[in-house]
Amino acid sequence: MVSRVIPVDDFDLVIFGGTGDLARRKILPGLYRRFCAGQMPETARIIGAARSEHDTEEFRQLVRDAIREFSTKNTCDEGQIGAFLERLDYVQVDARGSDGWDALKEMMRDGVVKAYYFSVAPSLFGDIAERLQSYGIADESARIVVEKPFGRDLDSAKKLNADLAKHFDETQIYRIDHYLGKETVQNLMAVRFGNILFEPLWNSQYVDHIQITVAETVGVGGRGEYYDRSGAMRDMVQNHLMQLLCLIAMEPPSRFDPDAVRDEKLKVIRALEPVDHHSIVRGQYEATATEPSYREDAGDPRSTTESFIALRCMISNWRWAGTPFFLRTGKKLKARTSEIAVMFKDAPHSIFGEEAGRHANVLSIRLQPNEGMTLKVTIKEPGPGGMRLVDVPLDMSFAEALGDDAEEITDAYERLIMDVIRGNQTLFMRGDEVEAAWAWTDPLIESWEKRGDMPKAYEAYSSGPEEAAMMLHREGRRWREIKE
Ligand SMILES: NC(=O)C1=CN([C@@H]2O[C@H](COP(=O)(O)OP(=O)(O)OC[C@H]3O[C@@H](n4cnc5c(N)ncnc54)[C@H](OP(=O)(O)O)[C@@H]3O)[C@@H](O)[C@H]2O)C=CC1
Ligand SMILES: O=C1O[C@H](COP(=O)(O)O)[C@@H](O)[C@H](O)[C@H]1O
Repeated sequence: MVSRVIPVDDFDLVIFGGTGDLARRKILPGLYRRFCAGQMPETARIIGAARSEHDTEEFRQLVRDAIREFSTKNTCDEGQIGAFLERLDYVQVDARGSDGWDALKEMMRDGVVKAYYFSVAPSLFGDIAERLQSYGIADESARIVVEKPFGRDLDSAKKLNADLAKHFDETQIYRIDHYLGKETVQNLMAVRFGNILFEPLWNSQYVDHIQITVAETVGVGGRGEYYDRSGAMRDMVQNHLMQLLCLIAMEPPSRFDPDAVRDEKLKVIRALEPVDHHSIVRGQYEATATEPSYREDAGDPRSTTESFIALRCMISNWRWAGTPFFLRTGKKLKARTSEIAVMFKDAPHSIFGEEAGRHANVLSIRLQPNEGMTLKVTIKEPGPGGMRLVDVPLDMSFAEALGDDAEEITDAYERLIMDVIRGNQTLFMRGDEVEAAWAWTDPLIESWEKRGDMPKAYEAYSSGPEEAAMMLHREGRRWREIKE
C-alpha cells in the first residue's frame, strides 16, 4: 500500500518557545519528518522565537541535536538534516516587551500561509496575540496554535478565550489536543462512519459499557511542580480522555468538516451527567525500593493531588442512556497503553445451553502502542469435541495491515501542524468545547476539594488503587487488564 503525501502550501511558521522542551522534543523533529516525507514546499520556512539570545547557526545546532535525540523514526541522513536546517531562522523576542517584534515583522513574507505556534507558558498567550496584531505581523488569514493547558478551570479558560478573541477570529485559533492527532483516533471515526457494520450496534441496546484507559509507566518526576497544580483530572481527563469519549459517543456528523464534527462533540460534553463521589477514585503512587513516591516527586509531603483517576460517567441522551463510560488514567501504572474498549452485551439467548458459557463481543481500539483494533468474537472450538465455544480475536494491527507503510504513520504533532498549514480545524478544539469540558470537570474537582477527599495510595507499576477495581466489581463488571 502506498500512502500519498500531498505537499502543503508555502508557509512561514513561527514557533514562539522554539528553544523549549516541547519544541525540541515534538514540534521540530515532527517538522523534520514532514520535510523528509516531501510534504514541505521548497521555500517553506520555520522561525524559532524565544527570549534567549542565539544566532541562526546556534539555533540550527540546537535543532540538529533535538532531531538526533528525539526523532525516533528517523529515516533521513545527515544530508537531509542539513537541508532541513537551511529552512530555519531564529529571532530573539520578548513576549512581554518590545524587543524583537520589528525584526520578526521584517522576516515574514507576504503571500504565504502565516502560522504562529504558541509553545510557551499560557500566561504569555495573550501578550503574544496582542503584539502580533499591534506590530501588524498577523493578517486575517494568519493562524495561531495554542498549547495545553487551556486554562485550569472554566473562568480561566473563558478569560483565555476572550483574550485571544480580542485579536483573532475563532477560525484562526487552533487549540491543540495531541490525542486528536493520533492515527487510531482518526481511524476510530473511519471505522464508525465508514462501515455499516458497527453503527447499528453503537448504542445502549447493544453496548453494555465502554472503557477508556490511558495508562502511563512514567511518573511525574521533572514536571512535579506543574503536575501537582493539575493532577490527572486537569492534565488528562479534561482534555484527552474527554475528547476520546466524545469521538466514541457522538452522533454521526453530517460531514467530516470542522464545525460539523465539533458541534457533535460539544453535544456529548453537554449531555454528560454530573459524577457523584462514589463514582470517582483518585490515587497517588507509592515509593518503590529505588524510586520516590508521588509526593516526593511533587515536592510536597502533604500533596492531595491525584496521579491516578477513575470515573464512571453517564451520558444523558437517547443513544447512551443506561450505558456507563468508565474512564481511567494514571502515572506509574503497569504498562504504557491507551485503549478504548467497547464491551458489547451478551447475546439475548444462547441456543447452546448453559454449559457453553456466556460470551460477549469486545471491540478494542488501541491508540498506543501497537496501534490497531481487535474484535473479540465467539466461534466453535476446533476439533471433534462437540459444540464448545471459544473467544478469538479478529486482529487488525495497523503495522501489519499497512506493511512497509507502517513506518509512515505520522506522529500526532506533525499531522496537526500540517493541518494548521492546510487550514483544517477538524482535529482542534473549539473555544466552546473547551469551556463545556471545564464546566463539567469544575464541580467534580470542587466537590472532592470541599469534602477533603484524600487520594488512595497505590503500588507503583500496578493497575492503580484497589478501590478502582471495586467500583466496577460492585456492579458485576471488571476493568480490562493494563498490558502492552
Ligand atoms: N513539554 C511538554 O511535554 C508539553 C508542553 N506543553 C505546553 O507547551 C508549552 C511550552 O512548554 P515547554 O516547552 O515544556 O516549556 P519550556 O519552559 O521548556 O520552554 C518555554 C519556552 O518559552 C520561551 N519563553 C519564556 N518566556 C518568554 C518570553 N517572555 N518571551 C519569549 N519567549 C519566552 C522560552 O525561551 P528561552 O528558553 O529563550 O527562555 C522557551 O523557549 C506550555 O504551554 C506547556 O504547557 C503541552 C504538552 C506537553
Ligand atoms: O498532555 C499530556 O500527555 C502526556 C501523554 O501523552 P502520550 O502521547 O505520551 O500518551 C502526559 O504524559 C502528560 O502528563 C500530559 O500533559
